[in-house]
Amino acid sequence: MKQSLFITFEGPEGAGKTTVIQKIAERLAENHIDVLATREPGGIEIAEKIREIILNPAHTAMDEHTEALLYAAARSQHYFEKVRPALDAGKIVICDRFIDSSLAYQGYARGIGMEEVLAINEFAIGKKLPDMTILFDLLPEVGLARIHTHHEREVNRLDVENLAFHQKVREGYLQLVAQYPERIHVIDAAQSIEAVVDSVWSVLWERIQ
Ligand SMILES: Nc1ncnc2c1ncn2[C@@H]1O[C@H](COP(=O)(O)OP(=O)(O)OP(=O)(O)O)[C@@H](O)[C@H]1O
Ligand SMILES: Cc1cn([C@H]2C[C@H](O)[C@@H](COP(=O)(O)O)O2)c(=O)[nH]c1=O
Repeated sequence: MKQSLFITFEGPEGAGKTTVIQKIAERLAENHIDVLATREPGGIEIAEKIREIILNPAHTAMDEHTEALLYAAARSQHYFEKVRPALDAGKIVICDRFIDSSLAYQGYARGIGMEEVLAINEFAIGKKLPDMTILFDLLPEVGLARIHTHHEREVNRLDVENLAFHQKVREGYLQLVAQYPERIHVIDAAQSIEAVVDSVWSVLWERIQ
């Protein structure tokens, strides 16, 4: 039987998650490992539509509870439509963001409360946490500078929050590391892309073998 594994990548804006996931997925495939790379919010049609609503910079009136509920709704559909079936088929699933994003951004940085956000996510997907989480740790100003310098993706409604908000996101993530030390592995995302890929690979490969 193939070994399924649910791995999530977390971190602030511009930390390098998308870039590194692509390279890690290629390395896994080269090693004949059945891998599915996906993202949140999104990954399937319904969740991509919810993503457009949440991240549209014109939606300045969005209440933080609405925001938290929309992320949870997108997560529920994506998890049951795409992630769970791939895990049941024995694949390794790598997801760009998952529940820890909601806990850090909505629970901690928006101030709704991590317990409250956990509760709505348990309603959405049950008590499901990833098998392993890689946290790309980086000063928010460095990540924000990266996304403003390179223009491959549009700046979204969360990107334009002030620096204090992004600093709180980082604090929220670091609280989660203290809470889940077995699950969350911290990687220094200020290194070169190649060094980050190697660091992630060594943590991941140890777990897979
Ligand atoms: N280690 C790195 N050093 C310098 N630049 C990097 C590094 N990693 C990624 N970048 C660049 O920073 C930008 C953002 O990277 P990427 O989209 O992978 O980050 P991300 O974590 O997925 O961001 P977001 O969550 O905000 O979408 C890209 O232009 C990418 O080439
Ligand atoms: C899943 C999730 C995401 N967010 C935020 C984090 C980012 O600002 C955007 C997603 O953009 P990316 O370019 O795909 O990283 O959404 C959040 O606040 N809460 C969540 O649960």
